[in-house]
Amino acid sequence: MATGRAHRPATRSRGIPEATVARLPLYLRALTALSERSVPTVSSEELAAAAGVNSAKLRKDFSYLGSYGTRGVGYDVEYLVYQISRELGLTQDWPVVIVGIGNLGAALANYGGFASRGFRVAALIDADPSMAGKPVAGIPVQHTDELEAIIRNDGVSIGVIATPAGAAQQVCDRLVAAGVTSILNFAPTVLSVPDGVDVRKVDLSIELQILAFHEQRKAGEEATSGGAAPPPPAVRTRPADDGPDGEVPAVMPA
Ligand SMILES: NC(=O)c1ccc[n+]([C@@H]2O[C@H](COP(=O)([O-])OP(=O)(O)OC[C@H]3O[C@@H](n4cnc5c(N)ncnc54)[C@H](O)[C@@H]3O)[C@@H](O)[C@H]2O)c1
Repeated sequence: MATGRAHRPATRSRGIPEATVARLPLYLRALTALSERSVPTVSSEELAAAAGVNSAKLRKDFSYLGSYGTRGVGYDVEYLVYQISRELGLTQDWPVVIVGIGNLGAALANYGGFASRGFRVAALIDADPSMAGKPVAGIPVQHTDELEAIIRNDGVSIGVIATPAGAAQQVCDRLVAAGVTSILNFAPTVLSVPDGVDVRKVDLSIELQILAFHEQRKAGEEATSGGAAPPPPAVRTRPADDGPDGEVPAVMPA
């Protein structure tokens, strides 16, 4: 095992703050890049910069994992990759179904990043009978009539909804009734789910609206400064722990 780490025994049951959980994928992405370059250790400052997170926050986050690094050496890259992957549940295979195989569903099915992160696309499901059997990303599309059987047979716990908004709640209800307990919703609608079911919502148009707000504010600042001086850097005021550092997550709780 590589040197250069000091860690407490993992206490898997402790509560890790949601904001820390939201930053773990950012650390993992940065660490994976280091691992691919065979970098053995990394300082908290280097890793924080690579992940776009404040280094004090990173150290605090890692303390929840029981990982403290070694003074003068830093963190063991491979061990942290393992530790964060384990914490996120990525050391096991997660079969995922995608429902609604139109433009977006097909693009998601073709995205190679899921498999490399432990998410196996178990099935593609669509209500359009003419799509049944047609391969998308090498997987034949199955009709919604088979949704319940697919979920039970494959032990699927994560469902991705990429249907039109009007169909999303009904699809969600069927997924949940069949045993799905986590939903990633791309449809622009708010889903109701029973306790114990987690929903994350992705809405790129909301992200664009937030950027539009900042663009408008920057333009206003430029106008009031008469264009003579460059505008001051935008200061984002937000609670310290409401999401990954320095960015509003594109995936948000429903
Ligand atoms: N979150 C985002 O950032 C984002 C970006 C783009 C699109 N979207 C949303 O994603 C959804 C899909 O967009 P698209 O461009 O792929 O649409 P699309 O019309 O190309 O595809 C929708 C697919 O859903 C299928 N469908 C309809 N009802 C269904 C049902 N009850 N069960 C299963 N499948 C059903 C249709 O047959 C079709 O194949 C829309 O709600 C859209 O608004 C979200």
